[in-house]
Amino acid sequence: MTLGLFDTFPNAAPHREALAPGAVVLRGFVNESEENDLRAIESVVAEAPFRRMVTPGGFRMSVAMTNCGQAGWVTDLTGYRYSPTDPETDRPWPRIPALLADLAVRAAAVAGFPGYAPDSCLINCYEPGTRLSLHQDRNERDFSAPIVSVSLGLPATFLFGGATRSDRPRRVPLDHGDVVVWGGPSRLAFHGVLPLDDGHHRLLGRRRVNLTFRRAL
Ligand SMILES: O=C(O)CCC(=O)C(=O)O
Ligand SMILES: [Fe+2]
Repeated sequence: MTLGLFDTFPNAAPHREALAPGAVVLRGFVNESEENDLRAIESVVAEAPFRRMVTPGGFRMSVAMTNCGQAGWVTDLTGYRYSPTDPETDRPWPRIPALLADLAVRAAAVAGFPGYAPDSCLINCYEPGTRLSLHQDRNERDFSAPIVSVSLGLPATFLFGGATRSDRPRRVPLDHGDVVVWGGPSRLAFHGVLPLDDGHHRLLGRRRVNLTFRRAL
């Protein structure tokens, strides 16, 4: 009898890659429910459409963003912050769809952060050529909860650095369905996304959509 690679490891858990202490990539974590996940995102975007916000320095971001949850991350000329309402409509952000919240809670638990209770989800939409420069997620009140980041659509190269901007970041290829969780000693790690390559994704077309769940309040 011959054994192929997969026969040898019949019960292999979804593939996980350690990035740094407290940081892990869960490969292919989003699977059978993906179509429903996408529908849940569409319902958020119907209420709170993607928009390109302006940085405090006066630059329009290339990545289009929206939010769901009790608070949404926003930027304008006055600074970065979490807002309970959508500045475009002055209405509360849509709720985090239960399906998506559940995905984030499960990913956090698998990554070693049980009891995760995100209250905010930033949704980023990248088109070919758009990038997100190195930054820390530090507008949240409490850094004890991790960031859970879900990649959908076109592949991207994620940059994952250290505690200072000058730490040389690792280049992490991310594909549709991969989830990155960073918390604990990595919670304030610098990270970013290289300019997106052109391509076509079977579900999302010429786009990458990323969800970052946070405990903001
Ligand atoms: O798109 C990504 O993979 C990362 C997004 C991110 O870091 C952010 O929105 O703060
Ligand atoms: Fe970030």
